[in-house]
Amino acid sequence: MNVIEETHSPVIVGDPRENMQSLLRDLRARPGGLSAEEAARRRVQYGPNALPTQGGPSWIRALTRQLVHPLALLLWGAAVLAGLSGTPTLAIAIVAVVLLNAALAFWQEQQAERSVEALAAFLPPHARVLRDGHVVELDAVEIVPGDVLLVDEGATVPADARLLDGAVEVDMSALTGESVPVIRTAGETDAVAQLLHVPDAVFRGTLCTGGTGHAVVFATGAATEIGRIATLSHGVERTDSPLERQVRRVAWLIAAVAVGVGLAFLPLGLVAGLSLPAALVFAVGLLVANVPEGLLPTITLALAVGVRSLARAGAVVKRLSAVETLGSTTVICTDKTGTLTANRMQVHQLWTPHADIRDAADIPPGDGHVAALAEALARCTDATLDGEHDTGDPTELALLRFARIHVPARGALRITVHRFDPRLRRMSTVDRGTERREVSGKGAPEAVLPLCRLSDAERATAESVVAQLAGRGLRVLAVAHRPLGDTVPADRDAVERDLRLCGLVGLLDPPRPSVAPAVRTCHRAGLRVHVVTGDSPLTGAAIARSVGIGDDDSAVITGDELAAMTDEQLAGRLQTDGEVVFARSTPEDKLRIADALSRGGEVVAMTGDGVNDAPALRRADIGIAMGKSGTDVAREAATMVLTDDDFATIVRAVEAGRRVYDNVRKFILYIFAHAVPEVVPFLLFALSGGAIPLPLTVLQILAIDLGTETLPALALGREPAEPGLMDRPPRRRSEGVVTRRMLIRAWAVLGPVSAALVLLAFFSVLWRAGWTPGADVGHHTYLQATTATFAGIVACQIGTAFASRTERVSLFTVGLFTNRLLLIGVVFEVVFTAALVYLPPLQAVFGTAALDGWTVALLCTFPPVVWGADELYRWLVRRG
Ligand SMILES: Nc1ncnc2c1ncn2[C@@H]1O[C@H](COP(=O)(O)OP(=O)(O)OP(=O)(O)O)[C@@H](O)[C@H]1O
Repeated sequence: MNVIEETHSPVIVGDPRENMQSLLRDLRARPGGLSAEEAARRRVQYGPNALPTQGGPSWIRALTRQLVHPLALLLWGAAVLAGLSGTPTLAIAIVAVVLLNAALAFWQEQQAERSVEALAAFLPPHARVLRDGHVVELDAVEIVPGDVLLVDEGATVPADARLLDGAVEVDMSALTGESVPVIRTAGETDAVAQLLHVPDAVFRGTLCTGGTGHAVVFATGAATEIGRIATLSHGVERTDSPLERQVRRVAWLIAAVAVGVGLAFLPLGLVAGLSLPAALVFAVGLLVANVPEGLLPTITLALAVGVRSLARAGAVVKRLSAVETLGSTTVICTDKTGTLTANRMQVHQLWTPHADIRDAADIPPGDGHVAALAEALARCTDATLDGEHDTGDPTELALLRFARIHVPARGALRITVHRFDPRLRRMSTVDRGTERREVSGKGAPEAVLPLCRLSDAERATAESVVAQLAGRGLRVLAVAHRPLGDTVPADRDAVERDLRLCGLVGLLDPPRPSVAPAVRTCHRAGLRVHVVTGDSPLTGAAIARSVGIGDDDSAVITGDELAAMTDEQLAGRLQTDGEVVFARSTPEDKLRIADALSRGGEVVAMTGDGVNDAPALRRADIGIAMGKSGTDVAREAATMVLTDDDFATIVRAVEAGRRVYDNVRKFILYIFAHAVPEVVPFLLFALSGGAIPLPLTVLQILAIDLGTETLPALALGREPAEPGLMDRPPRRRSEGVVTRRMLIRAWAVLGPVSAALVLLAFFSVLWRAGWTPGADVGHHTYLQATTATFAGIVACQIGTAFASRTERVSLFTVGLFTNRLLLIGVVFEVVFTAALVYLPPLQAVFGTAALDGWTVALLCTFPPVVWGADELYRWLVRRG
């Protein structure tokens, strides 16, 4: 929903409930619509048709939330403990940790919110209105009071309006909360009813689920009913994703371990000879160092960054959690037209009873056999050709363009229309011709041929032509007509009978060039692709095969066959049949297919564009609607909207989902790995009973936690995709974010190697000063030794950050310098550490001393050693 911050006081012109004539007079409107100049003038007067933003100092609340969430409270407790044990510096440092983390988390969440909010810009709501007598499609923000809207099945109503003609069924749930659709009919007024119940009124934000009509706008923007209650009910949902819930659990687990380690250190420290306050200080220090307070916001941000990059790639998701679900997708059920194909429908071949199949391009204008067919096509349509403003369904537009070549355009003489029904697969109109009334019909051959008067031989010929055309991947429509007497039957069946077949039309809609490579990627990535189409089995299969979905032996299941199957049979076929083309299927079939796949444990992405597709889109794990050709109803029900309608975008979204999930794992690994080199020195001190001096001070731990952890972790969230990402099978739904392999890497490879190196740095300083176990250490030597430990941990974490960049492959395959943010993070880390080590004021606070050249040279070897050890481990895993 478009939200613009401009202040115009809400105005309603006249009484919206008054009779139509008075309303039109008050609005200075005509059923033919406003002129462009008048609309521009009103746009200035009334302002944009946009809802007010929900203002308010919500950031104060958001920031406070960061300061009082459970992990922060734990740290506050630790600060109090530190204060009580007589170390105010530590208490202040912990408070600094809490504040800094809160600020960072706040910033990350704001970024996340903003990127989700910005998605609205990718899906500007459109509306069709009459301007200067023409139908124009414009951004809904441009609508002004007095405009005449076209309210159509599948669309969101963009402003409050009263129907001038027609009747529509609207889902008012956005406004009233009631999901039962209501009927609104032109000409029915009620001057005393509540505005919401006026029988010809439609309202902004509601969905038209059926029918069509024109309506005159009486309120826009903040003056609309929805504007007045200011519920942005179609806003983006912000619920915790399974990943976030999992990570929250992990964070708690680590926090519990941190508290445990802290508590365990108390007796150990005492045994080693520390005083109680000193032992308490260390226990608190360990706890603070290991509480992963930054983990959750970092993950939220990683998901949000994923959402943003998806939107740029043409896939707008409505929930952060969709990103991770996408990553585990196992099956894609796709439409054919517009998604696999380019939706550039064109009449390609043609058959009439008096001639063979011909290429449409070869038929000269004025060909006698084609005239009747073209006439029927020109009448039986909802599309309009109007230069730049062509409107209508691509199939109909293609048919109409063809018809125009062969018959001249005439004024509308329509009497009734039986609209295209995807279940009946046909449509018909009754028009007043030059001499008499006529029925014109068109639709799928199976739907139309039985309504035609044909001999058995004629029927057989027609059916064989249909098979030939469909086998070439063409969408085939039968076109028929019949003259009608003076009375026009109201009943559809009575109109659509005894037809004369004018001919068969084969429409070509070439596959998008991007689809075949995308299907190959799906196959490599272990994803199956089913096609669910309303088109015929032959056409559906021909198109599917041409892009590499299934092969000549693959199953094609028609709607009728599906109807005859039990749920178990369907599930069985889906398991055994590989990639299936579901042809002549209805939206209800989609729902059954989604259900059967879900029950089989698949994670299903399903596309849809019509009103009736909404239930299936809701049921699928990822419902995908088309941004260009889809209806608002489908977009509303979907989790993801494709701005370019392209199948390849779905595959890119799956890839992005996998990448984001991988990246989350990368920084969890990074954060897990740092605990070992921080804890081992303490254990050594305690276990040696104090014979080995304490290698690290509490403030130094905090400096690592604060100074070195955050930026590289953030940077890992932006890691580009690892090669081979789409060469492995989908992640199992049951697989947690923390895996055994990850723990092995953190605690058995990266952690221990780092711990050993860090101790090497510590002891090397001591030994070079002539220290032996149990002996006293000079003050300066001790400061230098602990500084070496501190800088050693930082150096090892640099190595860990680079190692964490890839999960399987060697870092060389992605390139050492391909994550710029990480390089910046590392530079920051090094500068920060150097400042602590070499700047006298900071030395005084953190108990550090300048390191000599020898130690610095030793530390420089740590990052490559840690990373090298992990490279070796990964190589062994790849080989094994
Ligand atoms: N406007 C129309 N008028 C009459 N018949 C139509 C019209 N559009 C489509 N048909 C017929 O109905 C069949 C089903 O069309 P529908 O639009 O429901 O298919 P779909 O599910 O959108 O197909 P796809 O999977 O290719 O997108 C078509 O194969 C065609 O024969």
